[in-house]
Amino acid sequence: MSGEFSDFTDFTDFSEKNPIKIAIFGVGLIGGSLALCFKGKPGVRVVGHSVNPASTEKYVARGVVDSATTSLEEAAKDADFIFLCVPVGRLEEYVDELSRMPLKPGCIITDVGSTKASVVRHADKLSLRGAVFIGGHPMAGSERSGVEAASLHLLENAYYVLTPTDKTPPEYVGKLERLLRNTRAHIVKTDAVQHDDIVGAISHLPHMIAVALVNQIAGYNESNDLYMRLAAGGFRDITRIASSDPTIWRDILLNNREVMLKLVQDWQEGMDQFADLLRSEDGDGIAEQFRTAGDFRSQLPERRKGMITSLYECYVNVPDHPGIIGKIATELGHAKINLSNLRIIESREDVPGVLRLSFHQSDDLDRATALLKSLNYDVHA
Ligand SMILES: NC(=O)c1ccc[n+]([C@@H]2O[C@H](COP(=O)([O-])OP(=O)(O)OC[C@H]3O[C@@H](n4cnc5c(N)ncnc54)[C@H](O)[C@@H]3O)[C@@H](O)[C@H]2O)c1
Ligand SMILES: O=C(O)C(=O)C[C@]1(C(=O)O)C=C[C@@H](O)C=C1
Repeated sequence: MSGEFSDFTDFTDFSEKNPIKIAIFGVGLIGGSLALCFKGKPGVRVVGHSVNPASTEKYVARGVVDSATTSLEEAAKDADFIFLCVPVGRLEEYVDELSRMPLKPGCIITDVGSTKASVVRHADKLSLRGAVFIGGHPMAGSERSGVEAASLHLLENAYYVLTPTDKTPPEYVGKLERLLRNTRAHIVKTDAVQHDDIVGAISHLPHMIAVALVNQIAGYNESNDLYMRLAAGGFRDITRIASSDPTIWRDILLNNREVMLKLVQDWQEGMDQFADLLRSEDGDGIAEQFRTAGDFRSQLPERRKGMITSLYECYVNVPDHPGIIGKIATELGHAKINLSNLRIIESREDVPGVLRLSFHQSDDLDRATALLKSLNYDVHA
């Protein structure tokens, strides 16, 4: 994505003397992960919103937000920042509702939706009465969903796209960027339409392909379950995202349907080309396809130099007990699981320590996760 990159060293724009309220609508995987990045910072109050009272209780019980409410007005009242973290299909109605409320002057409304053009266009047409809308999309996630899957580290070192328009006052963009430093993500700014073209290709198309592939194999498996039993690394690697949330992805694909239809056509042409190579027994042509793909893939940026270098990692919340790290390392050693690195991410008196375990092999990560879960450790990817 050709955009403008920013790097920061300073993390805060607020303090006890300059308190702020952050409202998060939809405290699921992404909303919950954002909430965890902000909660507990000096002068910050994080309020969660859900239409469902049981969900609001869960958000507070899990310690993801300071308080939670089912009232849209109460959550939005006096908020300095509002994050809309609901499915893409609901974003516009939330913006509509907010446009009818008395918001704090200078309030920044942003969203995390996986598509940007429609919500940005919609917000642009409304009068937000002193508030400003800035489209956003963190390029990190998981096939898991719900607040249970939220993690303080989800966005760390990921790219976080912002899509301000010509009309967005730059000082508001700067304010949002400064807040987002708390996620440790790297901001990239681009136009909303370009965002949808590119993210359609690198995120939405792979999800469609993974789902179609799994369903194709599931069809064969109906008459012979050896398909499922023999499915190993290759199938698992390319299909993890097929387990993503159906509602979230229904909304994304429908919202970006024009872009997707063109991409599906290109994909089919690519498959037809492969079929031609097979029909003509063109071994060189097939090998060339692999060479070209391998060359491009080897140039993909890792999740930024510095913090994350290993490909397979998990995080373990550990109580601050002496010897606990040695105990975990010993358990992995006994199970012959090769650990490439172990690092304490955070250790303060008021929060449990977080251990980051890195592995060179995905299989080691899977086995370590299963082992530590069976030993009742709180492990997340
Ligand atoms: N999953 C990912 O990898 C990922 C990554 C980046 C951005 N996003 C975007 O983030 C947003 C949230 O996705 P998520 O993965 O956190 O999903 P999630 O299911 O974990 O969370 C969605 C939240 O929205 C609430 N919600 C669901 N349906 C709702 C409705 N009809 N009305 C009001 N609230 C509703 C849920 O209670 C939940 O709190 C989506 O717009 C998605 O496109 C997802
Ligand atoms: O890693 C995953 O599981 C994801 O699906 C994350 C992913 C992606 O496709 O990269 C999915 C949707 C988002 O909008 C952004 C990121």
